Amino acid sequence: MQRFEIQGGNALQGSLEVSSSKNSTLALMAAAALGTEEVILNPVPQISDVLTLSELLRSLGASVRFEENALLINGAALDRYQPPYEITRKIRGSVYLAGLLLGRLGQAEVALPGGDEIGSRPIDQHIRGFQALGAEITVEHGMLIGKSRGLRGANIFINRSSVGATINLMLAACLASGVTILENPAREPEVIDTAVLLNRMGAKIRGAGTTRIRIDGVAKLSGYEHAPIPDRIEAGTFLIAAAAAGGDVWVTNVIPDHLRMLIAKLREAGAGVIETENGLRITARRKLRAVDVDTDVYPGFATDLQAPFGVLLAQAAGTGIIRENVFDNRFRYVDELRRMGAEIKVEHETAVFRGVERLSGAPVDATDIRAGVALVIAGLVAEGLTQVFRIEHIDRGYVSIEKKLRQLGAEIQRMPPGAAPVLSNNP
Ligand SMILES: CC(=O)N[C@H]1[C@@H](OP(=O)(O)OP(=O)(O)OC[C@H]2O[C@@H](n3ccc(=O)[nH]c3=O)[C@H](O)[C@@H]2O)O[C@H](CO)[C@@H](O)[C@@H]1O
Ligand SMILES: C=C(OP(=O)(O)O)C(=O)O
Repeated sequence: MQRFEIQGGNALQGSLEVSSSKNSTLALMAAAALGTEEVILNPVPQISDVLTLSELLRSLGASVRFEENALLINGAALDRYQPPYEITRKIRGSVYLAGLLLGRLGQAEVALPGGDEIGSRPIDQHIRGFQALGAEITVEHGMLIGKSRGLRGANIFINRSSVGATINLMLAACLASGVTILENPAREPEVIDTAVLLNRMGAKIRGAGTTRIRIDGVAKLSGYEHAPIPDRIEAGTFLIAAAAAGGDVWVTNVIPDHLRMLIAKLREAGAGVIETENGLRITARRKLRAVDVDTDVYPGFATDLQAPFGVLLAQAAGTGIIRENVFDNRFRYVDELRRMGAEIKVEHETAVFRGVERLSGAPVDATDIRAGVALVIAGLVAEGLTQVFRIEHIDRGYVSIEKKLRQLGAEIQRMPPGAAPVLSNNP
């Protein structure tokens, strides 16, 4: 198992470029394979989730290849509907194979998806939607099994705002006959990005990003070249890291509109955030104040930034509260932060952070992508050496995070399995 070693205490200075969005790219890859001509996604982040979904699309017969930072996908030869179980269950983005396969082949046998362990993650809204479109769906032996003799448009009310269900149903409905209306769809930027690509491929989707999406089915989808949106969660992670560690950082390739709630909270906590031509500049020169945060669907405070923000509160002046309203078990990083001296009480969906003077470095375990990156930030601000284990979780979503942080002056190294520490807690 690889690990990160981090010597805390350096303020962050300089600039760094955010990669394309992990969550958009995964949805766009499934959208691309729905067509019968080559689609180029450029640039894509070379993260393990993208490699895993590439392998899954190939297993279905699609052609998927990298050319530097571009990913070229052609779904013309896609003719299989049973992606390998063990690979499918590794990531969340594999859930889009169900929409892709039902839309293209009218048949899908797909393992229930995996992804971060952040609470129960049912897919009942996906299933209800596929059924409304005329598919017969059963769940057996850990698999979603779906069949249809041709999907047909339907009115679908999505009971719980879900990014995954909205995108999956858009994928399935593009090639269905007739009109599909999605009521109460998710409005996240990744939903809009997916609709933009699908429309460029010939789909007819209107209203993505609003409370009602209309999809007029078309007979086929063709090729296009598309640049996925920047990763708002990666951008937010670096902004929080700079705010927590102190310093002056310019984060480029960001759409500030995607981060309104975070920017407001960083300013409320005392950081300076300025919009520049191609990004955001953050300055934090003194200890930040504690603030309260409620996670919510977009444009609310993103649940994926909750754990990183928790680290900021763990060392802020005063007491801050986080209410996690999206997932039911997303405070698993708290135990690890306590090892580093944080004072946090968790009750149900609420965590109360009493800011301490300074965290102290310790060996800690990443339990998921964002918990992992939160511990990296904790290592940057803590006194002494922090070792973050199980960093394969972080690699699911961040491109060479250690290199980007080193560019800002952080002392962080990726260590091979079993390597002796090179940094130390003894001065
Ligand atoms: C690969 C990907 O894009 N992952 C993102 C996606 O996950 P994902 O698409 O899995 O998240 P959803 O938006 O679907 O989940 C939101 C909430 O709805 C619930 N729910 C969802 C579907 C369903 O059928 N039934 C149901 O009850 C979930 O348990 C959760 O409590 O959006 C989440 C919320 O912004 C992000 O944290 C993830 O990073
Ligand atoms: C929850 C996340 O990812 P996934 O849905 O892929 O598990 C995340 O990116 O924070």
